Amino acid sequence: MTIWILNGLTVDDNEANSGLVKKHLRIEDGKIAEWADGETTPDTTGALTIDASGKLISAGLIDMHVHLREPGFEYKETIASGTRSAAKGGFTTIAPMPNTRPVMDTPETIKYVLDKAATEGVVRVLPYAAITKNELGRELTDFAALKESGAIGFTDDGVGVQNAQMMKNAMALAASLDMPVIAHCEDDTLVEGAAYSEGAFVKKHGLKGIPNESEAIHVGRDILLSEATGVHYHVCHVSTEQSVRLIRLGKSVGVKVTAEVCPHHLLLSDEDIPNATDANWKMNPPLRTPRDVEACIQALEEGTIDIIVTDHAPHSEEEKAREVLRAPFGIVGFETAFPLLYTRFVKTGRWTLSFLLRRMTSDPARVFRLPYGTLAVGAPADVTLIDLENEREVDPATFLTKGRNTPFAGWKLYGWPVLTIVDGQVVWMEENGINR
Ligand SMILES: NC(=O)N[C@@H](CC(=O)O)C(=O)O
Ligand SMILES: [Zn+2]
Ligand SMILES: [Zn+2]
Repeated sequence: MTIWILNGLTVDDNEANSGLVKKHLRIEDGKIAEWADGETTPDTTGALTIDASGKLISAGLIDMHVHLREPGFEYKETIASGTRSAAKGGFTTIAPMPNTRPVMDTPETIKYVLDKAATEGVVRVLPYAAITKNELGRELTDFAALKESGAIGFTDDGVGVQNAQMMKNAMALAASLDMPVIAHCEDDTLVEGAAYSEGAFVKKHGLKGIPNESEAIHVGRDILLSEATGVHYHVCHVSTEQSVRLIRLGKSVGVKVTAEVCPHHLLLSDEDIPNATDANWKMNPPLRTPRDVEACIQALEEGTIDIIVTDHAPHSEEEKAREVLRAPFGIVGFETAFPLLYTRFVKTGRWTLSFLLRRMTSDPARVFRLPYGTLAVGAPADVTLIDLENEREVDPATFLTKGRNTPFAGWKLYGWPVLTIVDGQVVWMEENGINR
């Protein structure tokens, strides 16, 4: 099948200021086939044509840290609902975390997720497998078999691996299989009984706080273990200045460390939390101080942090309505990520559009060695069209995710994805919804 995307805007990489250039794009048999000058009129006989006037043509966005909740927590999200939400957010490749029930710690569970994604999903799904059985930190999973079944890396996301020897063994084994270890960095002994970060907010409310060291201690430990084992070590959801310093140091001495950051840790600090009762402001890691936020932004800008991920973490309304200490950590992310970052960093002039796009497309592809995130001729046709002109309000009632847990309701944003193509198939469009 042939698709012509006509009159779209593309980022001209030759222009430092990411000037937009009008182009037509031909997709043929699932591949990027041809770019035509915007002033020409291509022959579209027999092709499906899509009018992209005024819309940005981007490579499909890649999200290397998400929670799809299936198997086991289908009341929070399913592979069907989660991948639809991803498509609506402009994502064409997503990597779900293994903290499901059962935990994705066997080849059978990995295959279950891959089969479900193939039959019910609408975007590419690249699952991680657990480092330890049931994510309990006691016994390593069968890395070789999990790799063989299609897992792309190992992580106990949701909890930190508390035992250093366990982590070192995991890294040595992963290195021998040329697989990355992806770490949720959290020392359990430092975080008990707290929902928010140690900062102005907990002081004001007289609450116990989660200190920055609880994250950075693991980051430092694991960078040393990565140096010792040679593994590719990837740090989950970086949120503190201290972690940033350690990652910068690790990179400077040649350790194979990469890192990710979430939109909420770039946009919100603990001082934005409106009250101590609304659990939509509770996530792990917690919102830190304004100083940490600025450190994370700068780290992303200089390349100390490599990529942006959402950590899309849907929970039910009942769970999030609980008293804050008993409510689960996490917020949804797919359907607000790009508009949030575009509006707050590109529209304001701090970042170029091409910088933001790289951190959500080609950089994740580079870090995880994926053949996606590019619009080069011959590449798989994963494409997202984005409306840069129209302002719209975040309305959780319109989300395709089952989760409504977001602190961004009511925010007025630009940069809404309007059409998503995966492997040459239109999987979502603004007017018609999901196409499968
Ligand atoms: N980020 C969160 O606040 N929650 C995640 C777990 C995690 O990413 O650590 C979840 O699974 O709900
Ligand atoms: Zn985590
Ligand atoms: Zn997570």
